[in-house]
Amino acid sequence: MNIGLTGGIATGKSTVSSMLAMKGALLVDADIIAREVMLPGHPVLDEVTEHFGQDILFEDSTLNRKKLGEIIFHNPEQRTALNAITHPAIRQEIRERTEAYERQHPDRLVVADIPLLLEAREQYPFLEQIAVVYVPRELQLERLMNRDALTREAAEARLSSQMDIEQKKSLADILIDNSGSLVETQLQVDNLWRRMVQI
Ligand SMILES: CC(C)(COP(=O)(O)OP(=O)(O)OC[C@H]1O[C@@H](n2cnc3c(N)ncnc32)[C@H](O)[C@@H]1O)[C@@H](O)C(=O)NCCC(=O)NCCS
Ligand SMILES: Nc1ncnc2c1ncn2[C@@H]1O[C@H](COP(=O)(O)OP(=O)(O)OP(=O)(O)O)[C@@H](O)[C@H]1O
Repeated sequence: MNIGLTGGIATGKSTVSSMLAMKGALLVDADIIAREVMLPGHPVLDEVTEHFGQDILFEDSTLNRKKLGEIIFHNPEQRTALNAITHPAIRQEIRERTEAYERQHPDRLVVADIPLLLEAREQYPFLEQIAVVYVPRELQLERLMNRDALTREAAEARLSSQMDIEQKKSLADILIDNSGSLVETQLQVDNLWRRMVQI
């Protein structure tokens, strides 16, 4: 039993997945996997460096995330190139971890937190239902600017790199509105848990 959990950048996916984990869900986190494939020595990072040049690395061979982010959040072609290199490996790992958890724990809910899930839904046929964590765009921008200390321009660039949050909302099987207080979000998570796990 699984769900794919998505939303836009800073709409509250991590907040909601932590609440689900507290209830007993098993988590697969695409952002963590995305960081693993960018560690020194990983063939994905080698390929990324081949495409973008050694300038995106620090002297100790680790990735300068800020530098690569500045390139890809301002240039759709370079973003597509990065996605083409990184996404197949990330997706494969998400699938393997989700299926392994389901095999090992058939009675538990597995939650795969994937920011760009709806940008490529057809690549995730193994996910049974899609939950979208939603906040309106203006609140999304505000939370992103506050959390990451970004200028409005930098935050806008990140939002524009993803499918619009209203469109994601319209594609949801399960909608979690995170625009209210954390208590209100927790209540929705409690309801979702009851429906999914039928306790
Ligand atoms: C460009 C990178 C180095 C910037 O790193 P940084 O530490 O600034 O951001 P972080 O990794 O924490 O990502 C923050 C959020 O940005 C968004 N984001 C990241 N990559 C992309 C992308 N290619 N397209 C659109 N949005 C993206 C996601 O919502 C993600 O949750 C990094 O995001 C990266 O390696 N991206 C490529 C892999 C990827 O697509 N990851 C996200 C989905 S699994
Ligand atoms: N209901 C809420 N009320 C106020 N602040 C919130 C609420 N939910 C989340 N936040 C804050 O909004 C920010 C974004 O939340 P979170 O980090 O969970 O988003 P995310 O979708 O996981 O982000 P990313 O796409 O970058 O992984 C955080 O600073 C978090 O503390």
